[in-house]
Amino acid sequence: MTKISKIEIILNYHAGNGHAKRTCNKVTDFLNQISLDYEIHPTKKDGDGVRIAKELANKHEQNIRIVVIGGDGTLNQCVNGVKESSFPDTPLGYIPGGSGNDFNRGIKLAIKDPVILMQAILSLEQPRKIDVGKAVGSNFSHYFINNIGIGFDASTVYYTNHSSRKEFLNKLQMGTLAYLTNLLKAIKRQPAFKLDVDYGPQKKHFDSAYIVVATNHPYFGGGFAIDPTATPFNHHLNLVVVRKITGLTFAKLLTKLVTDGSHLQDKNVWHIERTNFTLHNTPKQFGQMDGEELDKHEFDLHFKVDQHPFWLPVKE
Ligand SMILES: Nc1ncnc2c1ncn2[C@@H]1O[C@H](COP(=O)(O)OP(=O)(O)OP(=O)(O)O)[C@@H](O)[C@H]1O
Repeated sequence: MTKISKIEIILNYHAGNGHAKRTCNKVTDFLNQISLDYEIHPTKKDGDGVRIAKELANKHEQNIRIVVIGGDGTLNQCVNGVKESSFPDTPLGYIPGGSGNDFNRGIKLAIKDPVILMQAILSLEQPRKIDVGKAVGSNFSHYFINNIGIGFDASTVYYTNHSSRKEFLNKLQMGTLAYLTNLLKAIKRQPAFKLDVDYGPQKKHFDSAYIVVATNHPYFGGGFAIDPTATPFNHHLNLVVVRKITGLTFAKLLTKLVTDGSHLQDKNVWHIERTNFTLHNTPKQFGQMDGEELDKHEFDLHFKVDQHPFWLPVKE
């Protein structure tokens, strides 16, 4: 059995409006009880997750485990930091503490209690490889754990992050509601746009794309299953494109999405599952990556599936 001498905790105190901090306190109380050495590396500003994870991976210390406590955005940064390091296959442990936590939903992480999860992380002999996506364009090269969206869902992320109600609703543990209320704003403001998809020998053009999500697993926006058929264990990414629809047609589609996932069969929805594909939209649209804003761009991105080892007790 591997002797673990220290836990390096990368913590985003701000994630989940204090949820990550409370989660970390429970974990460190437990580590104190079992007299296991640990160090907390707090993220102090945006981008710190990348820097800290890269530094820790570059130390290449044996017998330590790096454990991220935060939300999807923090885990995204840490995966990117490790991938940028000299040891890109350094495994990461993860204890969710965000508001949306779509990654742990997507990998079907059954353990909710942070202390039991920490115990499981300590008892694993081998890390588990889980799919992650990679998107590359000019001046853009990032791994993502959940999804990259262009258009409607990205505008929803933008309006949610800039909404004064987000913090209030997060405090009430109602992050999903914060997202939902901003859907209405996005419905009013998001225009249709042109999209070209290149997938192997085939190409597809959309004159009026509205929702475009390249996804590693079913969920976005704190639990909405945009593609219930996606799984982070099949070495594929899924792509969902919804054409611009309005009024009752949109409401019906949304109802199908939140109830039984039958929206995928709707004539306004197109989806594929591939190891790689390319997306180009025009004109500029909002983008989101793992719930973080990417601002407005004419994206020209090549997507491919990759994998990363995680200290997580998950099965396919
Ligand atoms: N000390 C800090 N102060 C302010 N922002 C920070 C700090 N540390 C990290 N951040 C930023 O906080 C943002 C949100 O983090 P994260 O996504 O982990 O939490 P969340 O939004 O609550 O959870 P989720 O994505 O699961 O809904 C990230 O963009 C990250 O860069």
